[in-house]
Amino acid sequence: MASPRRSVEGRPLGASVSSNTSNPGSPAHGGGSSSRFEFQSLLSSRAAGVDPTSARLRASESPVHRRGSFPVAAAGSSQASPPSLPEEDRIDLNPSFLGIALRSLLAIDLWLSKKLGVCAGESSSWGSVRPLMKLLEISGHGITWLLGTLYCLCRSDSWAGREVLMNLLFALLLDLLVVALIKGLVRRPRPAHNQMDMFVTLSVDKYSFPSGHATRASLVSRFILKHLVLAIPLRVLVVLWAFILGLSRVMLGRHNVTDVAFGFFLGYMQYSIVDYCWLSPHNAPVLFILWNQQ
Ligand SMILES: CC(C)=CCC/C(C)=C/CC/C(C)=C/CC/C(C)=C/COP(=O)(O)O
Repeated sequence: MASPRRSVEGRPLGASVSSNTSNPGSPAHGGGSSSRFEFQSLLSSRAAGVDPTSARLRASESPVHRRGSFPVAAAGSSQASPPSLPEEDRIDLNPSFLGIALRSLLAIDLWLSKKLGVCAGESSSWGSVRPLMKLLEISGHGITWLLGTLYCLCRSDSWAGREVLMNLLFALLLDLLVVALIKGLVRRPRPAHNQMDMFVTLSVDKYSFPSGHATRASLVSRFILKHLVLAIPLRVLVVLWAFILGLSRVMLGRHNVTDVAFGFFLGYMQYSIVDYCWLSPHNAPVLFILWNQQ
């Protein structure tokens, strides 16, 4: 009979993450595909072809006992000796400080994200503000920004304006590419309480790390603050928009807090790349000549 996965202490794995046992597929529970992040070391055991359950259970054996059994085998005993543990298991049984810190951070992340997901559904505690959050979602959507930038580029009648908008377009496309690459590599599932009812998505958008809206919000707001001359209240509004957009991703249940925090960081760094590679009629004349012929 199948038994639940157990830790060395005998507690079901993931029990310390959340007391919610009603949803075994939820990330907070640590079950299903959502457990990918929480139990990366278990996955490394699997990758080595070792059953993680048995690897955990072997941990309850005394290391002295295990060490003692190997010389017997080396001496040519006819008794079957236990197979030596692969390197991955040894790492798993002696988690580093970094490993513990990372698991704790992820447990806090899942707990906080679930608590903040107050607009995840119409029946959630803040379900009535869900339409407003979805409006915010559209304000930070890739399509909105791409079409808006293209429109302004078509309407712009100055070289300086075209240069800024061309670079904004480049920044938005770079952001889409980088986020899609990272999402495809990390493949962190979206929170279990998310309803996948987003307006126009790419296939990688079934994954949540990092938040594309958060990267865009921080990239675009840094871009605007640098290249548009705005009065202080408007500058504050831009920063507020970025922050609330990020928060709304967690409130809608679309993301965990770490997806958004990393998204903000990534967007901020992406702006530095755009600034470094700034396109101008001097370094990319073809681009500007081509656009002018449109
Ligand atoms: C119009 C031009 C010049 C190019 C089109 C390029 C292109 C492939 C655009 C796709 C835009 C798109 C559908 C983006 C998805 C945005 C989205 C839903 C991100 C998910 O955000 P998250 O915060 O939930 O991670």
